[in-house]
Amino acid sequence: MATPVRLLVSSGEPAGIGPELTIRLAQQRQPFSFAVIADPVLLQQRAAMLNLPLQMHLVAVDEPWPTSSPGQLNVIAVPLAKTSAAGMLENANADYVLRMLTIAGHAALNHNVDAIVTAPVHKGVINEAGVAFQGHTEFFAELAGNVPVLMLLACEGLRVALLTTHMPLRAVADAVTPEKLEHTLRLLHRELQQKFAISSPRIAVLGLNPHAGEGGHMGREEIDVIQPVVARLQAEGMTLLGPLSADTAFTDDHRRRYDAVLAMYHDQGLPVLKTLGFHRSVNITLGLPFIRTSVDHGTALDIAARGIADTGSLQYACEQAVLLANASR
Ligand SMILES: NC(=O)C1=CN([C@@H]2O[C@H](COP(=O)(O)OP(=O)(O)OC[C@H]3O[C@@H](n4cnc5c(N)ncnc54)[C@H](O)[C@@H]3O)[C@@H](O)[C@H]2O)C=CC1
Ligand SMILES: NCC(=O)COP(=O)(O)O
Repeated sequence: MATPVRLLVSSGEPAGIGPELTIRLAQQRQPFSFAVIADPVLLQQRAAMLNLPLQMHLVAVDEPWPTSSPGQLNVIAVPLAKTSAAGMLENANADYVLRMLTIAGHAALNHNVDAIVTAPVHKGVINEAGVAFQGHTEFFAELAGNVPVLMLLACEGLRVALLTTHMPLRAVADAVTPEKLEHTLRLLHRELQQKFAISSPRIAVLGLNPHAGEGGHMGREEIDVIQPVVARLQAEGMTLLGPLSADTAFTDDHRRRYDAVLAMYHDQGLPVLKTLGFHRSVNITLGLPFIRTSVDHGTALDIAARGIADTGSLQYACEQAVLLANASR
């Protein structure tokens, strides 16, 4: 029998729903081996609040982990700086979150695990604590040696990649450059072939402006940047559609025509994906030298430790990490 895939799960912002989602992941027998990075005291407190059984085994990243039964959890212990109350952000714990991500990233780079899965972090509190932080995507890209990466979110029937990620809307138009677009399309094309076994990927490229610029009357990025890059790569043999008007690019009919869509910015693509598949979607960082998946939601401070957080996306992120890991074996 093949060895089960080994996943390392970071529990994310301690005041959010990440810790309880990892505890709930451990309530069922899973078809993969996993350990969670967290403060064990925090996990014990949240398990008690939710009335869930929890027996922890403290383990190390570079050693074998015991097989867990439901209610048992392998834990890589990292201490909080300050006790965390559910729903209450604490600047002092920003370093705890970053240490968990650093441990996860190094474990993946050192091949101690097959993949890493991240529960949500709060970008704002890390910045409030004085550390410039855009997101996991950018953090792991830097940790891996400043490699170019691409954020892709996927649910049944839709894959959305983002040309730009965590930046103010005001800066987006300037970031849509021919170099960035060409590089991103090549990366997406390659990763769809290699990670998703799609031999000739069909990629839809969205316009930036309403109606894809309306022939230049509502913005010129489509004419000056997007169309020339699309034409150049089409001439090389890539199957690219677009630039498409974003307002109709996600209709059922359109979605049947492509394997992935490249949105120009975060809120052009993600609201559609979350409407179609919230709690059943995964976030995958393409371009990294290791597999990293994540949930489709944030820290949900408003419902932390109330026992109502949906575990679907964390479960799906783990399952997708297993698929990607098996495909790369
Ligand atoms: N992968 C990550 O680390 C991500 C982190 N974030 C961060 O999360 C923080 C909060 O972001 P928001 O925009 O408020 O989004 P959010 O996803 O945390 O919350 C939006 C709404 O969805 C609900 N919700 C979220 N996850 C849920 C779940 N599993 N079950 C049931 N309801 C759920 C929340 O209760 C809230 O009403 C921000 O700092 C953001 O940067 C956001 C997205 C991804
Ligand atoms: N909305 C997706 C998101 O913010 C996830 O970002 P990251 O932390 O995975 O880079």
